[in-house]
Amino acid sequence: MNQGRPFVYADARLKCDGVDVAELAEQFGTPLYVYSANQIAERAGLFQTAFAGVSHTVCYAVKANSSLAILKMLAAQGCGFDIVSGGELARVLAAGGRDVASRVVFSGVGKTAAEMDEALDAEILQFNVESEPELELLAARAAAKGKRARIALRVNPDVSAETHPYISTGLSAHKFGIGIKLARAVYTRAAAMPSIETTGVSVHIGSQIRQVEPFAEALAKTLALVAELRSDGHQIRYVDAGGGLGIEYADKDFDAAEQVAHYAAALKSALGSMDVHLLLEPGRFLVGQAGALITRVLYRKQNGDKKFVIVDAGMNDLIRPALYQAHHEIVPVVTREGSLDEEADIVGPVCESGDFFARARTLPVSEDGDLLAVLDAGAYGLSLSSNYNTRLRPAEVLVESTGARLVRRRETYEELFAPEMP
Ligand SMILES: Cc1ncc(COP(=O)(O)O)c(C=O)c1O
Ligand SMILES: N[C@@H](CCCC[NH3+])C(=O)O
Repeated sequence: MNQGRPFVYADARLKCDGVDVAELAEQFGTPLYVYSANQIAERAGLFQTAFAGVSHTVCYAVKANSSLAILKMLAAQGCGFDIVSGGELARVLAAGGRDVASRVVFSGVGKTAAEMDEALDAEILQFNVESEPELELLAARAAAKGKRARIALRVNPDVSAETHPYISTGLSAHKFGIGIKLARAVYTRAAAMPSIETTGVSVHIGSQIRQVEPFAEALAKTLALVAELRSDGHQIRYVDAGGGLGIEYADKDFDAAEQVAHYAAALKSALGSMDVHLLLEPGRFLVGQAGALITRVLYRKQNGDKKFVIVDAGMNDLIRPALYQAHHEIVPVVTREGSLDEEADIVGPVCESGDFFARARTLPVSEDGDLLAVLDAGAYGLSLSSNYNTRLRPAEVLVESTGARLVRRRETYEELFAPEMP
């Protein structure tokens, strides 16, 4: 049970980079997210090394895990950021300082005027514009500030990639981007806008994609457009290849270094000798396997033939199983010698039948009070969490070379009520 995960057993106890997970749960309570700083830095380093031969910037997709502590680490490692909201912009500036804005790209189909203003004020590297009305609004906001907005159009390449339908984005059936065939005409329009500078082209075909061919196909189509745009006189420098590189959630071997190398080789081969600055937007790949959600067994029960293990974390803390039927490995934090296996549903306390972490999963029989670790929960875990059922979201601990540190304390009830005016 490793596959490149930082969570390994020593003396029957789960450790994260040598730190005892059960002790963290005692100290900080559960549910608790625990992350390995080392693995995040290592994964970002793998990306940077794999693309070392080409001019590039790794712009971490903040939505995967927006912890300030993680953003700060990645900023210090030279990463830029892919943001999708004013809130994410505020986070990266808070974590990395104002200078980091020169490495920030802003994606998303629904940017508001206020968010555009914030990003224009911060002087981010580039807006990835997803529609003509958005382009018009951005041109107006930039003009009002006497600025020029650097833009890439996010093109929709109509490339199919095998992943869950909710997280596939590169087909014309999806809301994302501008159809690649229409893009050239939109660039011509954009270039005629005095407050717009056409500096790039971007593409992103979806998330949790394990094959590299669709990425290469999308990039090749994008580069063909870049050639046309250059011949039309646009000074295209940035090609944003998006994110989406998948990880292994099942209990199989996974060699992250090999996966990135394979991905980089495919993109480089599509790139050929073309002179561009490549932007890469990995999210999950950097943080997914670095994190686990630690939860405590509250009760066990049986309805008919079915056994349930009820834990103190719920779908509000980690929604991936409920939303995408996503598989997460679940393991005991402390193993018991000679314990038998049983088949059970691992479920949370939330009042929804969809509140499960695993169904009909074979696991060692647990007892009330035992700790379980839901693995590979570092991406789209806390960042996709909610306070549904007025539940306090988990605390977060970052395990660094100097030891474990609380990087987000548990919320309080008062904080949840604070914005309300009864
Ligand atoms: C524009 C964009 N870039 C990057 C990402 C990051 O994706 P992933 O976490 O799959 O790498 C996403 C999410 O799919 C995205 O929408
Ligand atoms: N939230 C999804 C990924 C979405 C990617 C967003 N662009 C997941 O947990 O797998």
